[in-house]
Amino acid sequence: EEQEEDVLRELRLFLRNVTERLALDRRFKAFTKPVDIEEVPDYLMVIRKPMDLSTLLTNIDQHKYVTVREFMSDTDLIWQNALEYNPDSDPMDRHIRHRACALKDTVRAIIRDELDEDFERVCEEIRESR
Ligand SMILES: COC(=O)N1C[C@@H]2C[C@@H]3O[C@]2(Cc2nccnc23)C1
Repeated sequence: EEQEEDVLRELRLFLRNVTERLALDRRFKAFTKPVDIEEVPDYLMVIRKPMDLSTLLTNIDQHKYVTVREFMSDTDLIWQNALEYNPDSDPMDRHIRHRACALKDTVRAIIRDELDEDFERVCEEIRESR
């Protein structure tokens, strides 16, 4: 009903704010857009579910996320994909893995500090009711 749409509107505002803050962080530049398949032709053979910050914003606007848990499944894809595709000891791989781990830690810290558990519980109830 209307109150549920108010809750989901507030969820989208929160998720957009988090995503935009991540996209402004220079450490996360490599995660802001999809990996360029013309530059990296084997990427989709290795990574089955690509994800990036611009796609998160599109998903938010298309009402893909009804809970923060669903949003975090996609933010987890971003850093997990980077660890998987860039496993080597060379400096570039180490660089992007360090940034992937920073992205993981930053998202978890924001959610821990800024998401009210009662709000997420209401979102989960809406998800289960649909
Ligand atoms: C999230 O970003 C990534 O996982 N990657 C992996 C790719 C390999 C390397 O860095 C990326 C883009 C790129 N383009 C041209 C040549 N080499 C590269 C970004």
